Amino acid sequence: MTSAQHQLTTGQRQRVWRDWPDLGDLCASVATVGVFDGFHRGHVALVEAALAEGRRLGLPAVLVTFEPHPLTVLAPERAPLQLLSVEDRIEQALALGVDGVVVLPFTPELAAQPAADFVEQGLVGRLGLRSLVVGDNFRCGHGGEGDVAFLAETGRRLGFEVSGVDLVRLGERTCSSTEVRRALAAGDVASALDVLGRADPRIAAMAG
Ligand SMILES: Cc1cc2nc3c(=O)[nH]c(=O)nc-3n(C[C@H](O)[C@H](O)[C@H](O)COP(=O)(O)O)c2cc1C
Ligand SMILES: Nc1ncnc2c1ncn2[C@@H]1O[C@H](COP(=O)(O)OP(=O)(O)OP(=O)(O)O)[C@@H](O)[C@H]1O
Repeated sequence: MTSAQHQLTTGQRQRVWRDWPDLGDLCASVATVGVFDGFHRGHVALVEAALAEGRRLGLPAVLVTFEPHPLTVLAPERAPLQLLSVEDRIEQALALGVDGVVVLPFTPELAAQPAADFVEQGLVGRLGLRSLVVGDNFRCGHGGEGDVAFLAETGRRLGFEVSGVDLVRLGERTCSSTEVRRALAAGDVASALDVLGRADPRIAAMAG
């Protein structure tokens, strides 16, 4: 289903911002943050948790993502195989029912921003953050200083809740974009699609 079709079927207006929303666009929200490459089972569960939190609080649920992948800026030699384009990631998020997607250009300036500023100026200042839903391994901010404990402390100071969601596992494996890439590189399409949780022919075609 395309995002336009999704809007027609839900009758709701979903928005996509290509940078922080303007002041006043969003007064209050629930947010989830990350790259979401592949939109694997763990990502889907996380977005569903954010949607449930949005319903609980009666607030829009917004997915914040980055383009390009942070590593292409921070360590280009370690930049990973991209499983989904940003347009496909937006499409997946809208199809799951998020109210908005914020695509932040990942620049050296953003990479240098301390976690406290990213949260205070961005998430709180521009999104009116009331509740943040991330995986329990999430980190943001310069040097990755903004882990779940840091975010929870910041939330107590600035007035938002933080949920560090248990990571979805598949047997011994934790679902991750890295795990999908590892299976593809090993030529194990079935395993890659298992972690992904859906049959995506374009990703299957990336197998080595
Ligand atoms: C403001 C900001 C600054 C960041 N600075 C760094 C950094 O200096 N080094 C780093 O490895 N990652 C940095 N990151 C990337 C994060 O560690 C992380 O990859 C990103 O928030 C996406 O989350 P995810 O990898 O869980 O999807 C930064 C992220 C943000 C939002
Ligand atoms: N298995 C999982 N279950 C639930 N949430 C997850 C899972 N894996 C990642 N997340 C969360 O999804 C968001 C996006 O994470 P990210 O894009 O870094 O995923 P990833 O699969 O861990 O990627 P990579 O393997 O490239 O580091 C973050 O909030 C992260 O904590």
